[in-house]
Amino acid sequence: MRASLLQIGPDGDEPVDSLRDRASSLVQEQAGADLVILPELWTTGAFAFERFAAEAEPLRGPTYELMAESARKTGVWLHAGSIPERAEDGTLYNTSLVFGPDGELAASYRKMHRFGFDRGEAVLMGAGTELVTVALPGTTLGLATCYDLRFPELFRGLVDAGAELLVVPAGWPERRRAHWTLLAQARAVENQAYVLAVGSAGTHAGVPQAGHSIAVDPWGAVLAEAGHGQQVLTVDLDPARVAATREEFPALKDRVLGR
Ligand SMILES: NC(=O)CCC(=O)C(=O)O
Repeated sequence: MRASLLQIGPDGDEPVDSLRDRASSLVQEQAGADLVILPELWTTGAFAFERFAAEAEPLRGPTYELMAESARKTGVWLHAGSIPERAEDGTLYNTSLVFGPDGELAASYRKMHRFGFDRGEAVLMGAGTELVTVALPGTTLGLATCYDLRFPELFRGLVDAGAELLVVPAGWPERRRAHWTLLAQARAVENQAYVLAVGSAGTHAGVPQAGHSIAVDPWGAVLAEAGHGQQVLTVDLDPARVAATREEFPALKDRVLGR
């Protein structure tokens, strides 16, 4: 299974339409991949709080439409990163969209853990409440977003729901890059699952982004890691390695709590 991690981000004051076109072109360059993944809040930047309300869109808004078409034209599973979603009651959510190769929406996930403590996303957006997995041919994705990476119980819940490939679009800052890499590996090791964590490029609202998208195998080995700028990270995965790792080293069966 081939995955392409598209590490992009807003470039200065780049208009959203231009960003969407850039993302769509990059997706369409990935023909031949099975799964393509974009970062968190790539139409605004994860730290551009003042843009969330201005750029918020309904679930089936312009980003949805273009990404659905991009998935269909390219014939790939597309995790289109997340958008600032405005729900019907006016609440904003940080919502990930996953499309099948037919362009149909396969799943959406509203980020559960909002970042910022008493400011930013934590006060501007609502919290998701649902664990979301997506069945692909040969594997099951578990969805999480950025700050969620710090909450192992979410990932264990996804694994209990059948996830074997944990996908984490993010807008993680450079300042805490060491945590990003460490946590991506930790989530892979403890869950004996693949982790594909896709960071953003650039500087958003004055916050330099870590980039460093990373693919980790179920043993915790780093298969590929990006640098800082816009980059496509392509990686080949063997979904059968998840079951093989869990069989060879059956630590998940030794759980005492939570089963
Ligand atoms: N967008 C985010 O969720 C940022 C998370 C972050 O900066 C951190 O966990 O550190």
